[in-house]
Amino acid sequence: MAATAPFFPKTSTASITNPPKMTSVKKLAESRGLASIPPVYTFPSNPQDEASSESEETIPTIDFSLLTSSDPNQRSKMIQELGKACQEWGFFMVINHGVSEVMTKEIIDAVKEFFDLPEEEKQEFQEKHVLDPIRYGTSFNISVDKVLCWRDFLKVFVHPEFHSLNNPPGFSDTTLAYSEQVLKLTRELLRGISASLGLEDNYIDKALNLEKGLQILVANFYPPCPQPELAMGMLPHSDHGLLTILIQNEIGGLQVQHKGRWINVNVIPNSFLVNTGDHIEILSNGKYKSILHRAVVNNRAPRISIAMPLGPALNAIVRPAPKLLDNQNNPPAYIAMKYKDYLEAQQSSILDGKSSLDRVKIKMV
Ligand SMILES: O=C(O)CCC(=O)C(=O)O
Ligand SMILES: [Fe+2]
Repeated sequence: MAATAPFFPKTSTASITNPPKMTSVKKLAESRGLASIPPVYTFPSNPQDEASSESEETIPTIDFSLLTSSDPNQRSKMIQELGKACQEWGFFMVINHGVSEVMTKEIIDAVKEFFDLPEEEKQEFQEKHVLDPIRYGTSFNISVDKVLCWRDFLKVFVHPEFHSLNNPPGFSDTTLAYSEQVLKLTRELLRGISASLGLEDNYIDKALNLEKGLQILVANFYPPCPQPELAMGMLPHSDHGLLTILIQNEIGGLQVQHKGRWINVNVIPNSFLVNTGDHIEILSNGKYKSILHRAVVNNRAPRISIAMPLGPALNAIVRPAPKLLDNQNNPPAYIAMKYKDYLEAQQSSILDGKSSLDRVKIKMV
């Protein structure tokens, strides 16, 4: 059987040299008397059509206190459940994670204060390259988006080097405290995932050099939208990293795809939502898939979500774990690639399902 490595295109520099000017959706939504959305935010077919409001299937829950329990039986039971959640869903809720409710509330408030700053103050971080450590913008990538998403964002690289903003006051301290706790939690979950794959507990941590892993604060702001049925907060996509940890204010809007259907996520209070990213799919050679998810908008209240993906170190080369491969029955299904190159290409492209991952898949001929 021969395998061909697909071509992974070089990033265009258009977004660096000549970025289009942005208008935040927050500003647009606050303009007086906005009764309908401009055509550039209107999707050709009703984007929310297929959502199923309730599912007879329940999203898995992982009890973090049991995963880290000193009782080996409890830990191995949770590792099994974690593996099952990764294989069947790619999405789960984490309870008893030890991060205080006060801290999650503080970070959501800090992010809200950032988006509430006057536009002139936020502009400093606008129109940046996708690998700049602090980036404020709207939609996903306005250099390439054909229809804009009803979403503003702030992305800050918080690890391995901690970057932050001086304004609003307290933003930096709150972000540092939260991201350190989430980093610990994510690395622990990845130990469990390594074990569930039959690898050493610290395999992922070591192979991908998570000591220098890239952790990003992705803050999303979705203002109320006068025609939510025509707009989209975030298009269906999978995340680039290994795992993403997500929290939100009291407003829902996240949907995940499960067995080909969109499922509204109803959050257990004080839990973290976790999804597997493209690099877990690559590392596990497709045993665990990255999950498609999207965000819908509403006409009632602003929604804030904070996603914190953790990926490999930027210069780490990711490939399927050799121990999981077998030339006859399980040959490598993805090419080896430097995380930085993957990230740059994914962030510079249109958000389109799992198209970035498809480009590193080996086509069997
Ligand atoms: O707002 C949400 O719930 C989803 C955010 C998300 O998928 C992302 O930031 O990658
Ligand atoms: Fe996402």
